[in-house]
Amino acid sequence: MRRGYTAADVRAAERPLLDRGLGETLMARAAYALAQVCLRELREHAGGAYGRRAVVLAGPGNNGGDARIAAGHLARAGVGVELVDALALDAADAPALGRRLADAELVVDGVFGTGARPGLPAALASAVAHWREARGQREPGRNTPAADVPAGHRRGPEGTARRRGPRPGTQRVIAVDIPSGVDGTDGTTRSDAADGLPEYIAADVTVTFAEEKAGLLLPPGRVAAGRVEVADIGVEIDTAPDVLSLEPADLAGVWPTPAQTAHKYSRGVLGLLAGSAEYPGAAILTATAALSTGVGMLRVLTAEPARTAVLQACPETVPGEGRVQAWALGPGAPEPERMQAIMHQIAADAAGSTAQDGSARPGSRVPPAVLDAAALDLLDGPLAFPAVLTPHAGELSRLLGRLGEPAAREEIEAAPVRYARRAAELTAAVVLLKGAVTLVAVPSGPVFAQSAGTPWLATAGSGDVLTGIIGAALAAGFLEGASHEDLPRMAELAAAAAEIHGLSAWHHHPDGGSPRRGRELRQGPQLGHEAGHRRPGPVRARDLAWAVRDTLSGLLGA
Ligand SMILES: NC(=O)C1=CN([C@@H]2O[C@H](COP(=O)(O)OP(=O)(O)OC[C@H]3O[C@@H](n4cnc5c(N)ncnc54)[C@H](OP(=O)(O)O)[C@@H]3O)[C@@H](O)[C@H]2O)[C@@H](O)CC1
Ligand SMILES: Nc1ncnc2c1ncn2[C@@H]1O[C@H](COP(=O)(O)OP(=O)(O)O)[C@@H](O)[C@H]1O
Ligand SMILES: [K+]
Repeated sequence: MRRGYTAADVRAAERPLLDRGLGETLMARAAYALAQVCLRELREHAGGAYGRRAVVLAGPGNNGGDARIAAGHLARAGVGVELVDALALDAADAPALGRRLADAELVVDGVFGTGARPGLPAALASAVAHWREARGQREPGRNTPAADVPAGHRRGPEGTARRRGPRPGTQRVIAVDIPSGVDGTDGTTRSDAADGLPEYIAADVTVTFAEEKAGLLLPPGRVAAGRVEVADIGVEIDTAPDVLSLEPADLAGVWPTPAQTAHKYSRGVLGLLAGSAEYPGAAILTATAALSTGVGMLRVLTAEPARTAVLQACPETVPGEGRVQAWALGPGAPEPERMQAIMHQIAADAAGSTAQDGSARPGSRVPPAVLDAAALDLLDGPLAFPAVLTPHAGELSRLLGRLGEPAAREEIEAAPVRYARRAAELTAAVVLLKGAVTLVAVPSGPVFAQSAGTPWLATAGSGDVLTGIIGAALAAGFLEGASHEDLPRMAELAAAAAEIHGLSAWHHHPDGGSPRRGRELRQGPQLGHEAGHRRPGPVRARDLAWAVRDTLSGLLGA
């Protein structure tokens, strides 16, 4: 499990040490750990440290302090270091700095840390844009004009100012504590950039101190950070984390598995209302995914002709009504009246208002529901029963509008965690906001952020598969029903489902190759630049629904 803490919590944990005069000691530890990672990365990716070139971008605060001290360690190891005062940069110097950045084997980003406002100053952003462009254009071994290397800018041994740039793919960008431009607490960056300039410095590796900052787990900070390494500098944080990320190795401990003596009813029955005459495929995908997830029984309430289509594709399904332990409603535009009726019934059962004699009964535990797609369009206030909502940003935009707090899709994409949290408060439900990083928020408590997926998952029908996995998990996880007190556990299951969904895209290859299993699967893919080299290829939602079974078998050691 990865745990991310707010910048305020990290600062509060550092405070007593700073009050004891240990600020310099902490910075020295941070800088030493940073330098060790830089040297290791140079050895692994540039064939060594001596004689390699580094540009160290240092800002005005303690983040810059860490970088400056680390620059000294690198120089002593024989790295040719150019230390750049990142805020003293003149706009006219941006193109030349951009080329020098492109020519370095190592770039250390110590501009801003957790004390910063998101975004980059214009001159620096311009240099980063030139750097990106030069990096993209570089051919192997292309000479860099000597004029690009200003005299007197380099420290370190004589002769380290070699004029060849690094081989493509060998440059390493190391962020100090957090990629500059990214907010440490919510992972956002400046969203008003009309100039099209980069808003942050994307890293291959982020060396973060004490604990992970929440912004490293949240989009877009999570993508900007690359691989995160935590350096222990002797600061203990005893507050609760703000953001959690389940890792593949955590899933076996979280996922409900059948008891030795289980029978199909005691394993959990899922009631599915999905699909319509226009969209029968959505019902097939959701049903297939729920069955691949190992549901005890799947009851399909869908009307003809989609019902027959589901039965033909999934002969295990049982048509018609009956007792269920969880509901999955909404994919493929099923009849709104039917969805409303089911939701009203669950709400009435939850309120305990259905006693035969009309007397009030205390609230009851009821089957929890996952509400997707068309079911989301029926919501306009707090839910009276425990539910997981699974909007993408467009659906969340519509939902927030109906809840009286309109937000455009772009606003949600720029600050997804804020809107996911707000929607959870307004609906009294778990809100799973789909995207490259999927967020799972509860009305109060930590947010889960999961990113096992690949951009290939963004294909029609992929969300229907996720609904099926979540539905099956709720059925197995809440055999005795659920109440609003169970929302945190429902969120954990939804986050686990998102991780399983993402992992399933990785191991299903178009050549029908064998699925990734065991240890490799449990380690999971890495999001960030490195992941870009090992994308799994196109995903079909139908294959994804099938692959879930292999993913779970691998994870649970079956
Ligand atoms: N505390 C500890 O014990 C330890 C902390 N450590 C390290 O300290 C880091 C936090 O350091 P920090 O608090 O000094 O803040 P930091 O992120 O360097 O930046 C603040 C400066 O940037 C400026 N500025 C901000 N945004 C800006 C913008 N958009 N555009 C332009 N300027 C902007 C801002 O100016 P101002 O807002 O005052 O105008 C201020 O001068 C932390 O991430 C870790 O690396 C380690 O050494 C271990 C021990
Ligand atoms: N860039 C991306 N990287 C990884 N996963 C993604 C990306 N974009 C979308 N996804 C995932 O793909 C799925 C798409 O779901 P959704 O938009 O509901 O599709 P549909 O409704 O067509 O089934 C979600 O699980 C989402 O998290
Ligand atoms: K930084």
